[in-house]
Amino acid sequence: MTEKLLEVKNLKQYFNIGKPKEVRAVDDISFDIYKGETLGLVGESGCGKSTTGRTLIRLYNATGGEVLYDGVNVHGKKSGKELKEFNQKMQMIFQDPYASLNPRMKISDIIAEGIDIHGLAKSPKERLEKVYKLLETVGLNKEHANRYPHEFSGGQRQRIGIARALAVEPEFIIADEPISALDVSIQAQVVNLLKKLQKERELTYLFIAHDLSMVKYISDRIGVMYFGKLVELAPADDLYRNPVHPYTQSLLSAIPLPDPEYERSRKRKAYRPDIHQYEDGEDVRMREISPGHFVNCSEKEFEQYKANYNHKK
Ligand SMILES: Nc1ncnc2c1ncn2[C@@H]1O[C@H](COP(=O)(O)OP(=O)(O)OP(=O)(O)O)[C@@H](O)[C@H]1O
Repeated sequence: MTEKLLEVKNLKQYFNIGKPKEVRAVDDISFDIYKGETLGLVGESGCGKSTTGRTLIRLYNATGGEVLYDGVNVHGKKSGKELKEFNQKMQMIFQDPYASLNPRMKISDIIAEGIDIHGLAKSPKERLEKVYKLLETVGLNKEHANRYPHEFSGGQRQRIGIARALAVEPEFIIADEPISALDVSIQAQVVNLLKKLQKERELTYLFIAHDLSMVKYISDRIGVMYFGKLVELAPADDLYRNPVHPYTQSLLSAIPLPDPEYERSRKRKAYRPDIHQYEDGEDVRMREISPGHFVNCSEKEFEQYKANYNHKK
């Protein structure tokens, strides 16, 4: 995994600019996504994860910065044809599959929407065959094609959402909290399905989650967001073994452990942003503590983090 699919450079997404309610939902973040990998993006509700995803996929025009997809500026001027191509390459799966599936449409028409828009079937027969195949791919069957969303369970609806995204044969999928609304027992099934599809179709994922429990099983690397900023970015294993930023440590301490003995002794670590005490103009930025492991900090903090990091290793 060395080839970059996306390069996100100093991305900013502000809302209500200049008004009292201005929100800096995404505030100058940079990262890359490599072809075929899953980048997890975690952080508490409101930290800007969804806005990041939506800006990458052009649902919002960026306030600042740049997103390059295969070297092409996503937010740059494009012809209708180019825009359509982009829309086909990037797809999104949503948290609440019920809200994102039109209740009055049959499953076959929901799944085939993208096929129709992009003219991917030459006849109604081919269209239906594609729908059947997609239903099978996500673990459903062709009898489901004529039903409506309310006839399905949450897990099944999420499978339908996945089939709809796959219908246009995308390269990159943003999964925005795809399992948060599902029962824990179903969450693993959906994660496993996404992993299987990734392997078979060489997909690249941005997987958004609000905690660090499930994201571990799917992510190659994980980025942690806090208030519009990326505070840590690391290979998944390294992030779990050696979390550096105090906010990441706090998120990790919130994961319940299956072992009752450990669970009794688990201590939740609260994050206090005022511990940073940066001076005006202090150079606070992402610094690389070990290969591929970045933490947002000042030079002084970096020295402390490094001492601790090496000590733990
Ligand atoms: N269209 C919008 N207009 C104004 N403010 C917005 C808009 N969309 C998001 N925000 C604000 O931007 C911030 C980041 O929201 P965002 O939904 O990206 O966070 P999130 O981390 O994905 O949270 P959640 O997990 O709850 O979806 C929040 O303060 C939110 O209220």
